[in-house]
Amino acid sequence: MDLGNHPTVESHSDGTVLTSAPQDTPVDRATAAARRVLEALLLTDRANANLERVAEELNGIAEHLEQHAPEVRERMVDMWSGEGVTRHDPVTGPENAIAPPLVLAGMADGSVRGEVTLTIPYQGPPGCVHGGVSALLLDHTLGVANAWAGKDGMTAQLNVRYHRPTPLFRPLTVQGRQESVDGRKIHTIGSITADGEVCVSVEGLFIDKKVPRPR
Ligand SMILES: CCCCC/C=C\C/C=C\C/C=C\C/C=C\CCCC(=O)SCCNC(=O)CCNC(=O)[C@H](O)C(C)(C)COP(=O)(O)OP(=O)(O)OC[C@H]1O[C@@H](n2cnc3c(N)ncnc32)[C@H](O)[C@@H]1OP(=O)(O)O
Repeated sequence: MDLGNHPTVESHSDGTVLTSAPQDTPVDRATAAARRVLEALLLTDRANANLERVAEELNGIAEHLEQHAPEVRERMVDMWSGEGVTRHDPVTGPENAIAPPLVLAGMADGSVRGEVTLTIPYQGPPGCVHGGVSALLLDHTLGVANAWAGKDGMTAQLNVRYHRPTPLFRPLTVQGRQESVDGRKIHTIGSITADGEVCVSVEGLFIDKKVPRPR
């Protein structure tokens, strides 16, 4: 991927936040409200909430947003215009309502790390995080760990081991670290822990390949 001038452990040896935390801007506030709606729709009483009215109002909001949407191609250029930090991705993106969002920091030891608490929209087994959601978070975290290490690529393989159920409603620590580089092959590992216990661990193989940014 073309990440622009993304910070690396070499350029920021004391560590730095790598992803964009939600800010007090209209778009971030609107996205946070959309996240709240996603959760409330899952939690609300099906019999007593006025879901007809909710559907009508939400469709009205979607129409307003669509009326103000430029060509997708133009938006894509805009989305990718920053210097290595995305605001739209489904893991860390403060502008993406399906992102928890996870905030990742690059650490001085070369790893990246973030804390997140997942709730009902991310449920798999009762009370537990969906395994695919864990894989999503870790795939992205490993990608960011590669960028932090200074050599990144596309995921070619992601081997996921689920050690124990990952709890909802509890702070989770998500970590990644580049282990080695062998030509174009990049080996990266990561984990999700809860209360100090590993719930999920991954080993990823990434291949150094540049996908150009939309222009
Ligand atoms: C959501 C994006 C956000 C971006 C954020 C940007 C900035 C934010 C800041 C930091 C974030 C940093 C990173 C972004 C974070 C996350 C990114 C998410 C990651 C993804 O979501 S990414 C999408 C899923 N991913 C794909 O969509 C890949 C589809 N696929 C391909 O595009 C090709 O398949 C490719 C490129 C994998 C290889 O193709 P290729 O033609 O370049 O390579 P080639 O075949 O020449 O192989 C060269 C050598 O690798 C070996 N090799 C190849 N593939 C292998 C495999 N699978 N298993 C074992 N070995 C393999 C060969 O055996 C050979 O080995 P040898 O040299 O020894 O013979």
